[in-house]
Amino acid sequence: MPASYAYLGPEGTFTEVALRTLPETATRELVPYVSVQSALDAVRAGEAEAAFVPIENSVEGGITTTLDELVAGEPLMIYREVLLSITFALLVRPGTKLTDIKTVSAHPAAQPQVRNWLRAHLPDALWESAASNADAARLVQEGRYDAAFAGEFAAARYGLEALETGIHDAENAQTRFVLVGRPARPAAPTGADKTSVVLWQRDDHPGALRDLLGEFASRGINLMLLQSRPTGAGIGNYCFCIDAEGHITDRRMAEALMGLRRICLQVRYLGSYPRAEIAPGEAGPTPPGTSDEEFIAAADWVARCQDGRF
Ligand SMILES: O=C(O)C(=O)Cc1ccccc1
Repeated sequence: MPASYAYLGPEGTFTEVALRTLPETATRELVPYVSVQSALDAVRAGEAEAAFVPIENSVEGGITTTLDELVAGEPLMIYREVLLSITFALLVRPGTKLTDIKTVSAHPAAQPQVRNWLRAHLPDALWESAASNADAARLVQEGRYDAAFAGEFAAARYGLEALETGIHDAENAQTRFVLVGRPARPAAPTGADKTSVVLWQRDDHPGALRDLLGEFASRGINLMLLQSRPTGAGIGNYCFCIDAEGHITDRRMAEALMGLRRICLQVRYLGSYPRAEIAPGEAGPTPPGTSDEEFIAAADWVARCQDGRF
């Protein structure tokens, strides 16, 4: 049996479309799961080699179910990311007219991308969240809801027709997906990488978040995502999910992570992996004083001072 990749299903999700852009899927069995949680649990249980799930969209930010799964439970690691531009189709059973639609369904992350369209065209329709956009389409086929927002490509799979296509409140809306596996050595640096971590503060004090961010800033590291998630320990208790530009084998990133490890209650390393929106090696120069060579020369100088050889 080939190694399998679990993904947020059922068949016909944007997640599946994004996953199929990875060349290695040609030699993997792709297995749909009903939720992000169940796909990730399949990896934790060793049933699947990796899971592919949505993690962020450019309209509303982090997909909280995915972030919360990565923050808690048995540690997992991100190995790849894929960006997909998204527009929605309104899928209905054949013959349904706009005036027939009383209920609409989609994944919660779809709502902010179709809200204005709904207000303009179906202001009285009741929104029902589904486990995924394709699941909403499946539920329309079953007669549970009148319409689903999903990819146009899902229509044929569920015997539906697209009453409207190209629905998107925000131009160029993109969703980011990640391939997640059990912890292992991260892929080698490509010269355009990203590192993901979760940080828990040691204590609450003025400037606590600034102190955490300062570990990146002082080493010239750009941040690409900062999302706070409640720890569950009461109002005001948050951990921080951070994506930072660079690879853990870059000296500045390794030093920043060491700094964070010293000042945080806990740091969860979620991986270093190639950036999807930029070609390998194209990340551009690092700010002055933050290259590997400069870190190595500085460490060497301190060693010489310690030795009395400066
Ligand atoms: O992959 C899907 O179809 C999903 O349901 C997740 C999702 C939700 C909103 C935008 C892109 C992907």
